[in-house]
Amino acid sequence: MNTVLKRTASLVSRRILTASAQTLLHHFHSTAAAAANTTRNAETLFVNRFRSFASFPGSSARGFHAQSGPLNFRASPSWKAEYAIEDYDDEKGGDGLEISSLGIAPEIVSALKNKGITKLFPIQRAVLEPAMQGRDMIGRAKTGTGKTLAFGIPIMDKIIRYNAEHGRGRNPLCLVLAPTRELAKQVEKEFHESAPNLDTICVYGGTPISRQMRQLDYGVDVAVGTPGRIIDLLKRGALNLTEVQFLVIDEADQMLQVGFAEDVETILERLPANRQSMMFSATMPKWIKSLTQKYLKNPLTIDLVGESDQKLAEGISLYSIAADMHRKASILGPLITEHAKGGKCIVFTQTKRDADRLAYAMARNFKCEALHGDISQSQRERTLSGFRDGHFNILVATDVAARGLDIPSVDLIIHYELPNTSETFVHRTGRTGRAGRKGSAILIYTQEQSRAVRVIEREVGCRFSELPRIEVEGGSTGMFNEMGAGGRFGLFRGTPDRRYGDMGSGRSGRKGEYGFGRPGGNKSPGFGRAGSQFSGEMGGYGGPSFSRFGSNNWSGNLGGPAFGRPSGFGDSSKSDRSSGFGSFGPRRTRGFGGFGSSNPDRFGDNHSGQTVGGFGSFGSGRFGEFDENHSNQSSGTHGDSQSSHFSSFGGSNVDDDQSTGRRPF
Ligand SMILES: Nc1ncnc2c1ncn2[C@@H]1O[C@H](COP(=O)(O)OP(=O)(O)OP(=O)(O)O)[C@@H](O)[C@H]1O
Repeated sequence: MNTVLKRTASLVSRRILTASAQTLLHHFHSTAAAAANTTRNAETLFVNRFRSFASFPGSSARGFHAQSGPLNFRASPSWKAEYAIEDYDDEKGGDGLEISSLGIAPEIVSALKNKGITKLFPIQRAVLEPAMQGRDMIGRAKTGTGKTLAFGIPIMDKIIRYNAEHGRGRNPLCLVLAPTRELAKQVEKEFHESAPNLDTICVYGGTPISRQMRQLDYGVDVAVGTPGRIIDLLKRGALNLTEVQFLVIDEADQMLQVGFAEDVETILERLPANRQSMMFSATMPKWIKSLTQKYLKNPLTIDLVGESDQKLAEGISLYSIAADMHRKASILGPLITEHAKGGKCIVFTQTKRDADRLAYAMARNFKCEALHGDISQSQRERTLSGFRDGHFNILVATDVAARGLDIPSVDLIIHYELPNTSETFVHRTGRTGRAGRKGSAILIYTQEQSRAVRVIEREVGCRFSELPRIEVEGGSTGMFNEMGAGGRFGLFRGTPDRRYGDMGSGRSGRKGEYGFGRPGGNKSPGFGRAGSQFSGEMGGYGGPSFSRFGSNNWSGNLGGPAFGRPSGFGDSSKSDRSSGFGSFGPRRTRGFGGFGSSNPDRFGDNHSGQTVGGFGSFGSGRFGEFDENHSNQSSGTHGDSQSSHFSSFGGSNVDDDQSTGRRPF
């Protein structure tokens, strides 16, 4: 009853405040100069508050100077690492930065304390001051190092203060875009747990939209979501982004890949020009640099990874093991037993079908479940929470689980199939060794894939320790004898399946649907993979047929977006971005004045400059599944959405609430 009363009262007050905000908007339009002054004063306060960081214990040895922020990280607008790695190292394991002494809203401090978080991690420390100053930024730090709170703390703090001064509003002040439902939920949870008094919502597909519409109507401070559902809600008029002051694009390099970027832009066109925009990821391929200029204004780059160093979180031991294609399944059991040591393990496959089959087969000997994009959302959530809670210890997943997911005590990652890019390798591997913990990752490869393994080493700056081959007698011993020997599942042998015939195996002895041949070949006609199916298995890892796609994948940064840009972006962006949200911008952020008009121009340049790699022709096929709301892209030109587009781009796809198209993982 109390809750109902509270909510009703809050709703009334929100609506009154929305009306007041509109009055304010008008007021600020007519008193722009005064508002600008107010803003300057307000922001000076923020800056001053954070200037006090300079006197934190441990920082006094390094004097503050004009070129560096109070946190002693060097800053420059260039793409090069701006925050020296040695600074990062200095802080690691050191005294850290006591959150309680930073002047952050007490409710955040105590909520974080309840989560056992009392000191800032290096990326949080690096981001805090410029974020509080309202800077746009690109933040890069290794997996599991706390990027979520790096952007979360300053945003939550600012919103709490804003609400305290102006009351709560109906429309979100912060929008966080994430590529998968699971990650969106996790980010929203982190916001909610860290600032319980803020109203947060997670919007994503596979769940009833009406509930989300009701919650939005009630009023929210922070909206986190996947692009498809956000666009859907925008179209229905249920989501109003005109008051957004903080935009975060999490896993930015994935979100800005070909096809996905179009949805991101569709959303960005609905945001006010005066906002603070931040992009985060553990991987920032070079192509993203030019893209960011379209979305960010004079961004600061905070890069705690660096170009030449090892790009994986420390504490992760890396192993590789050679295995014949048809023996891979049978060595999984010994590997898990030996290396997971009873802890949690994620086995990554390339396709949803493979995840299902492998999980099915492994379930005979292990507690194990599959996770991929064709599983119903409710089951996905049950599976993930079961894994989190330790009800089962082995998750066989597609790359839907590669990014962002923060699951405690994952001790072992197995790349059952090679990832398509070194970035995906970094993210998959980063599901272990989080927040300073230790972990292991094992890459299973075939002889034909040796070259791809070396490429990963080079691009990621790592070195695998080679494990001795595991000989499974006749391919039929060990944990997965049925799989290996083709007994029950007829793996990789027997009469070629009509769908997997190119693998010469894949046909289940008893159940056709459990044939385990690698999809591809005649399932993905037109992708030129058949030639190497027998030798390269993965249709692109070292096999000759990979030349069309593979070289791009493994050249890492060539994987630039083709950017089939929706027409009219520039114009609509221009009008949206100059559409006068000064009432919020000047008050709470600053320096966005030039964004609206200059952005579309820059966009043009970027657009043409980004069409590298000749990927344009794949855009529609690959991203069909992403566009629930864009039927023109849902053509599904690829015969096998589970594999072909990954081979071409290697990136993880963005998951979303697609009801018609196919999701990649
Ligand atoms: N200052 C802190 N002290 C202790 N734990 C923290 C701190 N900040 C974050 N964490 C914890 O560290 C874990 C990893 O954080 P987070 O998920 O934000 O990492 P990430 O850098 O976003 O990783 P990824 O690149 O994989 O998305 C989480 O469990 C989070 O609660």
